[in-house]
Amino acid sequence: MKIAFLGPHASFTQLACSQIFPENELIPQSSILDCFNAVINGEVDKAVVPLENSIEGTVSMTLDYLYDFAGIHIETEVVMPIEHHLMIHPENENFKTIISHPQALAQTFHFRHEHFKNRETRDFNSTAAAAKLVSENPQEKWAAIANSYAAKLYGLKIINSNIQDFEQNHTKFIVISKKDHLLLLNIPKTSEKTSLLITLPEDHAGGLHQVLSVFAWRQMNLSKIESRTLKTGLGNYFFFINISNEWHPILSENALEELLSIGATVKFLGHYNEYLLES
Ligand SMILES: O=C(O)C(=O)C[C@]1(C(=O)O)C=C[C@@H](O)C=C1
Repeated sequence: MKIAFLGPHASFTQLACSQIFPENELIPQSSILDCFNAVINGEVDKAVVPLENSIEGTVSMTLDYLYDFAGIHIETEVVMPIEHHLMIHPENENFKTIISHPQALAQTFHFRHEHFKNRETRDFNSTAAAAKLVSENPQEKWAAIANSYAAKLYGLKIINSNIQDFEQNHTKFIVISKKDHLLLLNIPKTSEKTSLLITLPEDHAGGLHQVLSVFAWRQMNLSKIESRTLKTGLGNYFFFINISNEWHPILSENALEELLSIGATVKFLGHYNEYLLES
């Protein structure tokens, strides 16, 4: 089986991916979009992408592509602790620019503001891609924010450790594929959930209330609801909803039917387990 992940090697996504799929062929991609495309085009069987961080919130690109790509399902979700370090090329200790993935830069904002306020920052495709870039360009005055495995793999020197702004820093990653398949890992699950993407019926007072009541009176427990712009004009949104109950086929089928009958559109992303991984 071939598994795509947001690479290159030593990205956080790879650390999660290699714990989920220790025996499979892991194929690095340079963006989250490439991970989705690799699944849709059949180049790989599944892909692992980040979905949400406990400090910075949702990875918007992943949410957008879950909506945009027809036929994508979530097979499982894993949560992994995230520790960021500031690293430089050992032969060039001066740095003017800090490079990393936007999520990592955001998760370390207060650290950077306190210690390196005047250094400019540059967004890059992943933390590991930033570390690789610094390692390949010793002549540049660059530092990267990435994990300790990236520092080791790309020969960089860590100058500040554990620079995330909050001690508790976790990122959720999902396994996506074209199959509505439940992927079970060999460790105890932490929870079970169902994910849906919903657009409301035509704009009218109480539209969202009507949709939420479909779940409320069936005692389906919503653990997350997030709105995201549809990009068709200001004020137009889709909703990402997680239901935390166990899966009751009849109750759930009825709920989906009722949502359709009130004019909502519903995309079922999957019913799956959540697991906690090591860092
Ligand atoms: O840049 C990486 O190493 C990634 O795997 C991406 C990513 C993310 O998009 O959230 C994953 C975990 C951390 O939250 C920071 C960056």
